Amino acid sequence: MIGMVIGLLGHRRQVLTLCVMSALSAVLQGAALALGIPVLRESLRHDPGAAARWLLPLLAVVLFYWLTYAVAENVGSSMQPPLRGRLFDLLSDKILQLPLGWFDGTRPGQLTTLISRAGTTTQLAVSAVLTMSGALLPPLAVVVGLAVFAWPIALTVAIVAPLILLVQIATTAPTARSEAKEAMAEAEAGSRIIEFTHAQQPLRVSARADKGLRSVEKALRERHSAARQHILRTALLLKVSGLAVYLGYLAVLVVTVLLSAHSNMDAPTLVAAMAFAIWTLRPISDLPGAVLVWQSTRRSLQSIKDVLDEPTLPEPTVDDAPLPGVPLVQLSDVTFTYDGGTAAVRQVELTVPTNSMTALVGRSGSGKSTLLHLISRFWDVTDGRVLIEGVDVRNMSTATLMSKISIVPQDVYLFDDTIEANIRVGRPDASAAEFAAACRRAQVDAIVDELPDGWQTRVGAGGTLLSGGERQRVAIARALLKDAPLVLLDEAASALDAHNDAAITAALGQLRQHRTVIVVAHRLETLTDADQIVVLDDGLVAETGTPADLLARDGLFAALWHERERARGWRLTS
Ligand SMILES: Nc1ncnc2c1ncn2[C@@H]1O[C@H](COP(=O)(O)OP(=O)(O)OP(=O)(O)O)[C@@H](O)[C@H]1O
Repeated sequence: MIGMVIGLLGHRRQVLTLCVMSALSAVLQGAALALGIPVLRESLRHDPGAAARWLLPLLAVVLFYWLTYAVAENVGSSMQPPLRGRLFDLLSDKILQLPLGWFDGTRPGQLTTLISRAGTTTQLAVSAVLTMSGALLPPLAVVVGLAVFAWPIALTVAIVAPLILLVQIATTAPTARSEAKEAMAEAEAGSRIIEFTHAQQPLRVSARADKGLRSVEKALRERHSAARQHILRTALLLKVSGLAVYLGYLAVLVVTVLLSAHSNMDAPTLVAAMAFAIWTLRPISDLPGAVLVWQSTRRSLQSIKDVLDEPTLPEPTVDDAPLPGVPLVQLSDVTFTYDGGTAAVRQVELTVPTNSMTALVGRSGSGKSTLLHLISRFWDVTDGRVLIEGVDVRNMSTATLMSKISIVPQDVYLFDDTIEANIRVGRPDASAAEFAAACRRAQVDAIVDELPDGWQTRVGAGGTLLSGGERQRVAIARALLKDAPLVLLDEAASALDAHNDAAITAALGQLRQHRTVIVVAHRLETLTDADQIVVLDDGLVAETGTPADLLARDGLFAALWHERERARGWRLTS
C-alpha cells in the first residue's frame, strides 16, 4: 500500500519518513518495555542498585521513543492536507481529460463517492501505517529482549504469536469479504433511493410508486442483511482472536510452571519474563482491526487508481491548420461501436455546409445522438474521420475543438447559481450589451420577467426552477453568447408547451442566421426549416435531402413525418 500511495500521490520523502519514524518509534517502544524486564527482575531480587543501572538506558530509549513518535505523528498529520490536495488535483485534472462520453451511465455516481471519500482515504492510509507498525514491531522487540533473559519463554512467544496471527488472518478474510459486500449493498441502496426520488413523477403518473418503493425496500433489506452479516463476522473475529490470545497467555503460563519445576531459573527472572511475555501477546489483538482498515484503504486507493488509469483521448501537441473554403463539418465513412456493443453508426458520410442547418432524424436508437457526440469528440470514431474546417478532430486540441462548438443538450444541466451566471458560462467576459442581445434573441428575457429576482434568481441544482423548454432556451442563450461557429442541438423529445415551442422555434431561427447548426430534430418546425435532412436507420444514413425532396420520395422520412404530423394534428403547407 505504501508503494501505491507514493505511486499515486508522490510525496515520497514524507511518506518514507512517516514509515521509517513509525517503525523506529514502534521498535523503541518495544525496547523500552524489554528494558523493563531486568528492572523488574532486579527489583524482585531486592537489588535496587542493579535495577537502577537499567533505568538510565531505559530513560534514553523512552526519550527517543517519544521523539520518534512525535515526529511520525507530526509528519503524518502535516502531510494530510498536501496528500488530500494532490488527490483532488489528480481527480479533477482527470475529470477534465476524460472523454465526455465516459460520464454516461453510473460513473458520475461512483466518481462522486470516490471524491467524497478521498479525504478519509488519505487519513486512513496514514493511520494504517501507524497502527500496523504499533501492533507488530513492539512485540518483536520485546521477544528479542526476552530471549536474553529467559529464552524458553521467548521461544514460546515466538511460536504462539504467529499461530495467533494465523487464526486472525483466517478469520479476517471472510470479514473483509463481508465488509466489501456491505459497501456494495450500501452503494446500491443509495442509488436506488436517489433513483426513487428522481423518478417520483413518472412513478406516480403510472401509479407505480409502490413498485419503485419495493425496489428501494429490497435494496435496503439487502443492505441490512449485508450489514448484519458483517457485524456478526466482525464479532466472531474479535471473539476468536481474543480466545487465541488467551490460549497464548495460557501457553506462556504453562511454560513458566514447567521452567519453575525443571530449570534453574530464579523466581524473579521467571516472574519478570512471564509478565512481559503476556504483555507481548496483547497488542497482537489490535492487528485484525488494523488489517481491515489497511485492506479497505487499499481498496479505496485501487478504485482511485482505476479512475486515474482510465484512458484519455490522445491530444495533439500542435493543432492542424484549418483549410479555407471547405464545408464546416464533414464525416467520412464514420463507424462507431460502444464498448462491447454492436456498431451504433455505420459508414456515415455527411457534409454540413457552413451557415446551414442540418436536421438528424430517425427512430429511437438509430444513432442521432451518437453522431453529435462523435462530432464533439465525446468518443473517437472506430473507423473513418470527423473533420471540422477540414481538420480531423483528433488533430485538434480539446480547447480548440470546444472553441468551435456550442452544445445544447436535450437535458440541459444548469448550475445552482443565478440565471445570469448560467448564461455567462458561455463567455464570461461578454459585455452587458452582448449578454442582453443573446438573451433577447434566445427569448430568455421573457422567462426572466416572470422570475422573482430577475437575472439574479437562482435556478436550483440542475436548474429545477425552470421547465425543460426554458432550460433549453437558457442553453441557446449560452450558445449565442459563446458565438462558436458550430452549434450541436439535441431537441427535447417530449412535447413542449405552446409558449416554449414558439420561443424555441424563434431562438433556433436566430441561431441559424450566423452559425452552422446540426440538430437532432423532434419538432416539425425544425424539419420544415432545415436546409438538409439526414435520416438515420439503425446507424446507417437512409436518406439525405431537403424536406420537400424527401417528402416527395415517400420513403422513411415521409413515414416519420406523417407519424409526427398525426401526433400533432398538423399538415405541411409549404
Ligand atoms: N453510452 C452507451 N453505451 C452503449 N451503448 C450506447 C450508449 N449510448 C447509446 N448506445 C446505443 O447506441 C445506439 C444508438 O443510440 P443513440 O442514443 O445514438 O440513438 P438516438 O437515435 O439518439 O436515440 P434517441 O432518439 O432515443 O435518443 C443505441 O442502440 C443505443 O442503445
